[in-house]
Amino acid sequence: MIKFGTGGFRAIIGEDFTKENLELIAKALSQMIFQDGVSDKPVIIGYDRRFLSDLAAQWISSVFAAEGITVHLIDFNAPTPMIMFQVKEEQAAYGIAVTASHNPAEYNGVKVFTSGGRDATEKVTDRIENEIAKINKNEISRMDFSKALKAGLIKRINPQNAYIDSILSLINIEAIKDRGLRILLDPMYGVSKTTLQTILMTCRCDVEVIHDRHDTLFGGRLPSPSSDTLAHLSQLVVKGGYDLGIATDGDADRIGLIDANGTFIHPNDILVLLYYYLHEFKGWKGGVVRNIATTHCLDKMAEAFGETCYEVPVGFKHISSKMEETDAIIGGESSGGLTVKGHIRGKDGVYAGALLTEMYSVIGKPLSEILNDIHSKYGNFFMSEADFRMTQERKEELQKLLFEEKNAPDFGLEIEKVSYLDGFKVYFKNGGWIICRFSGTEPVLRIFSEMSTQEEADRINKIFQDFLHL
Ligand SMILES: O=P(O)(O)OC[C@H]1O[C@H](O)[C@H](O)[C@@H](O)[C@@H]1O
Repeated sequence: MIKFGTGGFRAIIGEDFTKENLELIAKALSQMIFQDGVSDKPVIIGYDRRFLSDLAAQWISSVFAAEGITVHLIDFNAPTPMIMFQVKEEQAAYGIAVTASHNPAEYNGVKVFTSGGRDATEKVTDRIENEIAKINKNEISRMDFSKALKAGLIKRINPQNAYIDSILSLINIEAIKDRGLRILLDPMYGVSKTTLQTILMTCRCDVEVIHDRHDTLFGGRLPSPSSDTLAHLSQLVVKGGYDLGIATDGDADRIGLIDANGTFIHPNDILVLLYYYLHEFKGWKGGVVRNIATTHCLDKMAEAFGETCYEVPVGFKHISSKMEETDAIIGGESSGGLTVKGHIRGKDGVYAGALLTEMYSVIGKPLSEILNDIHSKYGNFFMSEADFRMTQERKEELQKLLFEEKNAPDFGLEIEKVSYLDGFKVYFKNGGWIICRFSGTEPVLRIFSEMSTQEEADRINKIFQDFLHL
């Protein structure tokens, strides 16, 4: 079955990630391209380092070519944000990345991008699903890949330099050059090495790289930056006396950060740091967009700056839409994705890594000290995060309990409001909150809570877990 979730279509290789399903997606998108009257524009296609990604990009390209639609293929493993960048550059109507982002190694998938270089909205992915339902798979034609190359219907392109230069043009290179930083980069066996290393070296940083060989099993770990998966990076940063450790997830749209003392800087804090830096140091004016499961410290900061913090459901497509609508200067999620005004509308771990390096160089203090300054001004926010893997039957049971019968635990705190925008979220009068929602990318239930102390955040989280017998 082809179902687009929070971040594209993801499936287990051989189960639903099959040649047949990829061809269906390509055919559906071709139909939409003709319906929209944009068949004169190329479709941008790229892929990551996962098992079968390169081949899958060829299968998809062959279907477009058979329809007479030109494909511009980035024929080497590329960061997802580079593919989005190219969609923006060529004013293409659609782009595709073959990737399952940070999912386990047995997954692969497809992300679809639309004009301006952003994740397709639900409206677009619903439309793809509807088109798929109308297709007779026996009628899908494909053009031989090498013939399509010769015919010019598939053209290999290399936007790497343009992408790198575009990021460099947005960064204060001189400020970084002065600091002579030593940075340890961890692409998590993914795709950021060439771009991020080149950018940082252009800024005269001394860059060493770990976990950069092609390993479709991602070294046996999830290619998703977290304090667990970055434990090795953290140890090496301390041991080697580096200024920063920077990681990106499997397709380099998410960022992970390690301070010089080995501390894992949570994505919530990365957003807080960058909003503070952009607003207070670079003098940018404007609001911030966060998803429903991201720190409310951003709300407090925005309020103090005389700006607005906007809340959207989980999924970067919602962040992009809200940023377009409000002209906010930064948008991001507690899962590690962010983007900044003036760049692509999708999340970009490579750009985020470069901007954080600039921030660190300009402010000139250890990240934990900057965070202490921020928290002493805007208050303390501690998050407790719990994920629970579950079967489809259990999920349906809990969905019924939470969203149909609308049952909820008693937290013993005064409630300001509740929301069913994405899952079930309770906002407490004391400024804390808790959300319980099903992931749109993995078979898990997520419970996130945020309070002014870690103990309180954990306690509230535990109440919800006990209520659901988890
Ligand atoms: O919590 P989930 O639904 O699994 O989503 C977690 C993350 O998955 C993907 O990376 C999406 O692109 C993000 O926008 C989302 O925050």
